[in-house]
Amino acid sequence: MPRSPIRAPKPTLDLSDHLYVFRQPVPGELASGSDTGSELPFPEVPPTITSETVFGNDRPLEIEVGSGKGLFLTNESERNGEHNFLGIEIIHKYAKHSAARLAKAGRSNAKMISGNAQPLLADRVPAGSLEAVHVYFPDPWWKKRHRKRRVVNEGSVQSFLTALRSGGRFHFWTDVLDYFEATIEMIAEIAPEFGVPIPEEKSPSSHDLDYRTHFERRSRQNQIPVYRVRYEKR
Ligand SMILES: C[S@@+](CC[C@H](N)C(=O)[O-])C[C@H]1O[C@@H](n2cnc3c(N)ncnc32)[C@H](O)[C@@H]1O
Repeated sequence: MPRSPIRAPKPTLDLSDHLYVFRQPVPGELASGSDTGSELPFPEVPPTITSETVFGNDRPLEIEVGSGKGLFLTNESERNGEHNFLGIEIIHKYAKHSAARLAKAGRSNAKMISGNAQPLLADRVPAGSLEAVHVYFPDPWWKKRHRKRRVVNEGSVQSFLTALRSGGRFHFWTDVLDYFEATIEMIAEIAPEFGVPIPEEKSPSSHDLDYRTHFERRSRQNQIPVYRVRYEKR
């Protein structure tokens, strides 16, 4: 199913408090739309990513990998004002769209990074520092030879595990059964510290944007089954 087009935010909207860029070359196919062109005013990602360096306080930090249009961050940062939320999105126009959503909603506890989440989580997030990692509806990369591009893979699972505090959560939802089963199997094998997957329930939705993410909304509205789990680091 193709993604619906998104509107670019008004150039007058100030995103400088809500958008960082991570200037690192990304693989060709993922990079479409990631050119930041002449938009140099956005700050660079700090060398170390913590609540202190990004938000200037010490509240628990939750990171979402692949935020798309930013529905999760917008809703969750309102529901849980005591935590900080940082979204990382590799396609620049989506990162900007999500940052615009957060700026318009006046969120001070949620920001975006435009860039590749994998090196950021592996290299810039201190061990044992995160409250949660969220990955919702990652790109499936159906072809076998492309599977190594999946954002939930052996390397990223190790990074999530290292970055999470003890008791910290990793949420993984997808509508691709093969991705779901392969991930559950892989985690059991390489990351026993995550224990067993804990099933998560869908929430009743009371209005059109009352879903965990846009892709959850799309799947539910099209009666496509969704597989939802959470892990808690031991
Ligand atoms: C299928 S979309 C799902 C978006 C959103 N999570 C949702 O559920 O509506 C997957 C998103 O992950 C992003 N993505 C893929 N690889 C990424 C990476 N290495 N770092 C950050 N974002 C990535 C894609 O650009 C895309 O926006």
